[in-house]
Amino acid sequence: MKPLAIFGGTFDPVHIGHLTVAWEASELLDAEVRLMPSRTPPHRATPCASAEQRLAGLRAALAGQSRLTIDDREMRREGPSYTVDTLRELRAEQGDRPLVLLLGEDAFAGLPAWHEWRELFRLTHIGVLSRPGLSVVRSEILWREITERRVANPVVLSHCPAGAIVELRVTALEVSATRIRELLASGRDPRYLLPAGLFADPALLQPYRR
Ligand SMILES: Nc1ncnc2c1ncn2[C@@H]1O[C@H](COP(=O)(O)OP(=O)(O)OP(=O)(O)O)[C@@H](O)[C@H]1O
Ligand SMILES: O=C(O)c1ccc[n+]([C@@H]2O[C@H](COP(=O)([O-])O)[C@@H](O)[C@H]2O)c1
Repeated sequence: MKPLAIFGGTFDPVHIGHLTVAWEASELLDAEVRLMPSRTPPHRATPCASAEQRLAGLRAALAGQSRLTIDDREMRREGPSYTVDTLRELRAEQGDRPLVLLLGEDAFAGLPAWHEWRELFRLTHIGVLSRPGLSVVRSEILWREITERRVANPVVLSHCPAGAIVELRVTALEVSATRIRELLASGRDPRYLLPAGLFADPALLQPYRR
């Protein structure tokens, strides 16, 4: 069965780094990929744009293609958007279908601080997306999980529902939403760091302009 891969994020705003790595992950894993905006992302300050504005940005960014879709379930849930809750829902819906949680290297390094983090391995595989420009330190506790669970070939993930970690070598793009917010706030125009759809409606970038 084709795996279902989930790429969660704050998407404040969505940028070409997100879209490129999500697209390449769908190719490398031969998976359906859903982008999942987080209403209340745990472990970070309140986003600059509202949840609805960030979701509207994602919709505009993904218009005109059908490989990447949006799963908006976290938008409809109150309280912190814990990934373990989302994966429990998905597991109940999807039965034994392989699930893959896609995380950039930086997000993966923070995993041991996540809510019920060990439970995640029972519910899903993890695909770690290479990301340049950030100094990422993996704790010993995380290395232990990696050593036990690492598989080299992404195709192996389609043979069982959960529990493996695979590193996905995707095109390195040193783009972050932080940098884009800085550029917009200082009156610059990061035209080619953002998907064209975000320029179609001036309201989509308004939250970031000063
Ligand atoms: N350029 C990139 N390459 C690989 N992964 C990325 C890239 N940008 C974001 N990600 C991953 O996308 C997911 C969602 O990230 P998020 O929405 O926080 O974007 P961000 O650019 O890291 O934002 P911010 O700068 O506000 O922290 C995370 O797993 C993150 O590691
Ligand atoms: O469940 C958690 O405890 C948890 C802690 C930190 C981050 N996450 C999720 O990780 C994804 C990336 O987070 P962020 O902050 O880099 O956008 C996003 O889907 C968050 O909801 C989840």
